[in-house]
Amino acid sequence: MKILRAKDYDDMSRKAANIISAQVILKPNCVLGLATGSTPIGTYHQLAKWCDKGDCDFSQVSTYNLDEYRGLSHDDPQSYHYFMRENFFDHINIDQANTHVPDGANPDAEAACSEYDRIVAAAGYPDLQLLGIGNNGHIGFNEPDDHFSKGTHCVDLTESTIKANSRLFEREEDVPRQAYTMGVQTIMYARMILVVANGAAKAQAVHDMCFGPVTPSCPASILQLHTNCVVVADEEALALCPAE
Ligand SMILES: O=P(O)(O)OC[C@H]1O[C@](O)(CO)[C@@H](O)[C@@H]1O
Repeated sequence: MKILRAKDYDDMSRKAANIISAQVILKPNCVLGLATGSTPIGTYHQLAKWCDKGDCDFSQVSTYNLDEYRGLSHDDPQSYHYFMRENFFDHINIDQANTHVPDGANPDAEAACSEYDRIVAAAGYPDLQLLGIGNNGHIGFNEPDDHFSKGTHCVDLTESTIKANSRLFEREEDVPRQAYTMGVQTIMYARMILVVANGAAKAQAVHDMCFGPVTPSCPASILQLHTNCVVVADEEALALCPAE
């Protein structure tokens, strides 16, 4: 695991965008695994700026998002479909047909999840997977558990995740209680993993991800076993980690 220390959120976002941009330059038809949440928004905006200037070309790129709330339509402003269009896809020269997010609008969880596994596998898995990390160490929506998950599946969100994500909803009751998420095994198939984290609320999770025991009670800790994982985090998120 390589840890890159960023001064602040903007620095973290630029460093992460540089790494993604290098991937796209080196392999113009690469497969990117993408994440939602507040953390990667600055990274997406930076990439969109470079794309606008002609410095980063997404025309041959395809993307696969990690997760989606179950029960929200693709046009629901709280859905991750909407989030991705709003924060990234509508601002870059990607072919929208090449963007993929689990189908939370499909109430048949088994069908929605197995179809998503099928298309991610058919794409050959991401060359680079971007990840945020939850305050409780979740990746995608893989919550702390007694085992590591495999493929895409339906999860019950924990109270802590519902609370953390309620900031984006009018009322806490509005936060969907379930989501479809890529499994930990699928995430580990990515050839490179890039984790972004900022803020003091992430400090414990970032410490446990990088230095704690590898355990499903902190799903992100499995990333210690990945051969090409880079963590870009700001000073606050790294506050509990050893200096070097
Ligand atoms: O970046 P945020 O908003 O702190 O979210 C962290 C993680 O939580 C999720 O939004 C899910 O709760 C993930 O998609 C994300 O990686």
